[in-house]
Amino acid sequence: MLITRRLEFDAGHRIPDHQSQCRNLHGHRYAIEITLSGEVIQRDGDAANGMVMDFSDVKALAKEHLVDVWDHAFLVYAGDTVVRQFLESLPAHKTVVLDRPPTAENLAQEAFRILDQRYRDVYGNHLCLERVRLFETPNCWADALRA
Ligand SMILES: Nc1nc2c(c(=O)[nH]1)N=C([C@H](O)[C@H](O)COP(=O)(O)OP(=O)(O)OP(=O)(O)O)CN2
Ligand SMILES: [Zn+2]
Repeated sequence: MLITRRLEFDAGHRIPDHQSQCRNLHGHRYAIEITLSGEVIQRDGDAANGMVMDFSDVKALAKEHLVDVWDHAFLVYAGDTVVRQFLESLPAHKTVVLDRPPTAENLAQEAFRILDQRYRDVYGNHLCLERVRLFETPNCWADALRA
């Protein structure tokens, strides 16, 4: 069985090597869809009975470890020295430094890496992160899949 939870957040970025608009500092209303696989828990009296994982628990983990970290942050490539130094000059600015340019592809991969460690099979139902879909705009997204 597959279940998916969607969350949204706002963040700024730029793609420094891009030859068009995306090299400018700008922001997106990102959306992330987290897809988990697992067996449906069959345990009468358990709060998770009939579920792969409670959607609210999926959300809570994603918020704690990813969404609240990236929300209203500027996502900057470590190699984008001029912007990184500018951001560092702003007192208490919320900045997330990434080891790759913040494209939808790289953000999806990074989100997968972060979240994969967080969805643990506590019910013995083989819970597993299968896919992170990261929407940069409603029309553009990238999928990071379990290899
Ligand atoms: N493969 C990728 N291509 C592009 C990425 C990316 O992450 N991966 N990112 C960008 C830009 O960041 C940009 O913000 C998206 O721009 P655009 O293609 O213009 O998307 P819009 O939805 O704003 O386009 P419309 O003109 O509204 O259709 C570029 N490419
Ligand atoms: Zn963009």
